[in-house]
Amino acid sequence: MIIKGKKRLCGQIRVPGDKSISHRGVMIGSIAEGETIIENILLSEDTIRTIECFRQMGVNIDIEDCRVKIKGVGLNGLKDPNKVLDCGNSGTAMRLISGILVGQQFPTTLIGDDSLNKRPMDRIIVPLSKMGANIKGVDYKYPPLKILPSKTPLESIDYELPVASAQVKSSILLACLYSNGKTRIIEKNPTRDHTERMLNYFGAHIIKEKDYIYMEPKGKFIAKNIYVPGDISSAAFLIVAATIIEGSSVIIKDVGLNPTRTGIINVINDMGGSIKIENVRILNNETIGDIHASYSPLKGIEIQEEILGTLIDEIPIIAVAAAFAKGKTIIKNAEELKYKETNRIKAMVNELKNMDANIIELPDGLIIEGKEKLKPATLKSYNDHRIAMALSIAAFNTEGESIIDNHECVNISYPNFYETLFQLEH
Ligand SMILES: O=C(O)C1=C[C@@H](OP(=O)(O)O)[C@@H](O)[C@H](O)C1
Ligand SMILES: C=C(OP(=O)(O)O)C(=O)O
Repeated sequence: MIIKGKKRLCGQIRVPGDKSISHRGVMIGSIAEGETIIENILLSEDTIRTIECFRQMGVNIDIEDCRVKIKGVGLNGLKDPNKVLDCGNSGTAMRLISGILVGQQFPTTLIGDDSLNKRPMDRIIVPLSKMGANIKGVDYKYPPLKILPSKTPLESIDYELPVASAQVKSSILLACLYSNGKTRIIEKNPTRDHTERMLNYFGAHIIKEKDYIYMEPKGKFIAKNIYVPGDISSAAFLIVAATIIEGSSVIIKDVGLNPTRTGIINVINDMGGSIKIENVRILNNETIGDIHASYSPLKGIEIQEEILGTLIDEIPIIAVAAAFAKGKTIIKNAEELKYKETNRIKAMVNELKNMDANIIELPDGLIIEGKEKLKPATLKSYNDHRIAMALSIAAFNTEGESIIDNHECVNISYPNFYETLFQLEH
């Protein structure tokens, strides 16, 4: 992909449906009783993997544009897929589906691509095994995962999350549907709570009190319709682009504003960015609204550990904002970035350095001293969608032509990213 800087971005757009909510809608709709219609679902490489996994287990899922109709089979209605389930590049698919599979009476194997095969699965193997599940990975840690039927029901657990991870929390909550009692999860720093919200919306009873999440199993779920808000993690690229490119002003309609996801808005505001939120309302237990971001000079800040879980996927694009801000931005305690589709700390350091940014790699984060200008360059995406999009925005704010390799990886979460970006150019 050739990116030619530097034009202002103006206009009103939508971003595709939220990836986390789309995955969960398919999973929970599949094990509910009755028909779930999901509107504005994200149809990207990751979410299509989840749809295909449930189709293979006998769930009838019809896709028409961005609307899917799921004939839920109930908690115990999934069928033996008789072949491996392929999660592709998606950590969310593998970790959350495992939570459902440990409660089934048939064996399954979950596989992934080269990137997913390097991502740690012991973080779900440990708690699910404590619940009595029979789940094994390569070297106790990596995909493929082999799951065998275990004694039913599973045991409820009391578990403190060793890492801030919504995927681990969600995997345990989904397994809890197949357990015998009240599970308590201790979560010290908040992470996205879409699973809790959606399970409650479908009739479960999950309570959050301070750092504790309590859940009891539920006999059955009744299907519900869902409208998926726009993905704030996709909107983040355009928010930062509008903020750093002089003369820009972009309105993004109907974006998910769940408070466990809005860390990016707080950070850009704290950096001095101009972001207005309008038209806020609640839809199927999730907050949704419009975001208006305009050009405003930014200053560096220190990002606190407590909020990292609310912006974990936005750190690559925050690094880009910081590279153009006045002063120093410090991000620490973000080791989790090493276990995503690629090591996102290293990837951003290497490529922003290539553009002449002042950036230092820490074992668990980054220090960036902003500059007025960066230079165009030939950049590596590491086949990671968030890195490709973050670097594309950095390149957009330079004078000249940059090249991003393997830009097609944006199809993992935001298939029409480049069309939208070019549509906003003025
Ligand atoms: O639960 C989810 O939908 C997600 C949780 C996060 O992962 P972790 O739970 O590994 O932090 C995030 O990085 C990922 O893009 C989506
Ligand atoms: C880390 C991500 O997704 P996943 O963990 O589902 O692969 C992401 O979308 O940035």
